[in-house]
Amino acid sequence: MKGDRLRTSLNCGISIPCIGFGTYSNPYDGCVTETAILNALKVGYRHFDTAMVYGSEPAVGSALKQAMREGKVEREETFVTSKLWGCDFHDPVSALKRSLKMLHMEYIDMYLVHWPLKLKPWVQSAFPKDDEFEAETDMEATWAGMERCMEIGLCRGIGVSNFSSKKIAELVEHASVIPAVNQVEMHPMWRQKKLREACAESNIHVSAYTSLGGPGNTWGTTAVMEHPTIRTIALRHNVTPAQVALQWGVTVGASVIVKSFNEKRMEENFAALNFKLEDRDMLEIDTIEERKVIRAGIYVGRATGPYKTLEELWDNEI
Ligand SMILES: NC(=O)C1=CN([C@@H]2O[C@H](COP(=O)(O)OP(=O)(O)OC[C@H]3O[C@@H](n4cnc5c(N)ncnc54)[C@H](OP(=O)(O)O)[C@@H]3O)[C@@H](O)[C@H]2O)C=CC1
Ligand SMILES: O=C1CO[C@H](CO)[C@@H](O)[C@@H]1O
Repeated sequence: MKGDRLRTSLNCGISIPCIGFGTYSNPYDGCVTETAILNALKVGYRHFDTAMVYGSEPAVGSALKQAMREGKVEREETFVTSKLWGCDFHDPVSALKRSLKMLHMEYIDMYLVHWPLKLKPWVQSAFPKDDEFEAETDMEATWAGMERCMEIGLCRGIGVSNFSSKKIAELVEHASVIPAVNQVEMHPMWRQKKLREACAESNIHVSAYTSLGGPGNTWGTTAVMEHPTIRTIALRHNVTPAQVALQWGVTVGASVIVKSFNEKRMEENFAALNFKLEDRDMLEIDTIEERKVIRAGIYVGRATGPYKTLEELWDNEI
């Protein structure tokens, strides 16, 4: 079985594969997801991105268990990321223990705070209702729980997701363990320069999601893949626009999470690691107008929530 071509070291002493396989799909089908993960393993993916709220932890766990049973992969070669949903901010240790049960695993590689948003303890949905948000998020207490997860060996690293540079700075100020990863939307049309610089200062690795702009998703856009600059660069290198977008993320030092349950497209995406972009390509991409895809309007302006506007949620980094 092929291994990862490229991994990057994290501040917690482990390495993360530069390309990760996204497992969020809506509507969710466990069998389809499990088959996709088994195919992804054959293609060479070793990093699987899941979350309690995706419902895909059992599919990730079963597929990896099957592949390990068949001797196709070793647990040590794989990298599993899962995420703490806002309903469990009061007790990350119990939440991760439940995730590990779903995954049939003793530990995961990376556990992330999914959003900087605390929810009422019963809210398991990715789309909370108006009155299901807590007004305050005590991130200091939640982060202490994340640190405990790592201390007792439930995960090898901890990090965050959807954190602005301001929220990163606030967290770092009181953290005993600096987050290893900040997983955020990033692609050639949303380049996150400021956030990348802030994360680099604290030695925090940036992992990109929606790294193709989410074409085919109801909330996504084909604008990245159809952008004339991306298409020109793709033609120049005899690769596809998706491969340009993914290689751009890797070239700026991020890891890229990409979802495709289609065998041909998952191969195409994985092969993005096989070519290099030149300085000229990178400079051209830097001139593309920016456009954020995931605006997360579902989390703002809610009756009980802390953020009334998108600007407040992202601290003006939108
Ligand atoms: N931390 C967070 O808050 C978030 C994390 N994520 C993570 O990132 C992953 C990916 O995010 P997502 O928003 O889906 O964005 P992507 O940019 O990965 O887009 C996925 C969509 O693009 C299609 N696609 C994939 N490859 C290609 C290709 N080569 N050519 C054309 N179309 C393609 C897929 O369809 P098909 O399957 O048919 O190929 C799917 O519809 C998620 O699964 C999740 O793990 C995502 C959002 C938020
Ligand atoms: O990870 C995620 C996948 O998509 C969901 C729906 O937009 C998001 O809520 C979530 O952040």
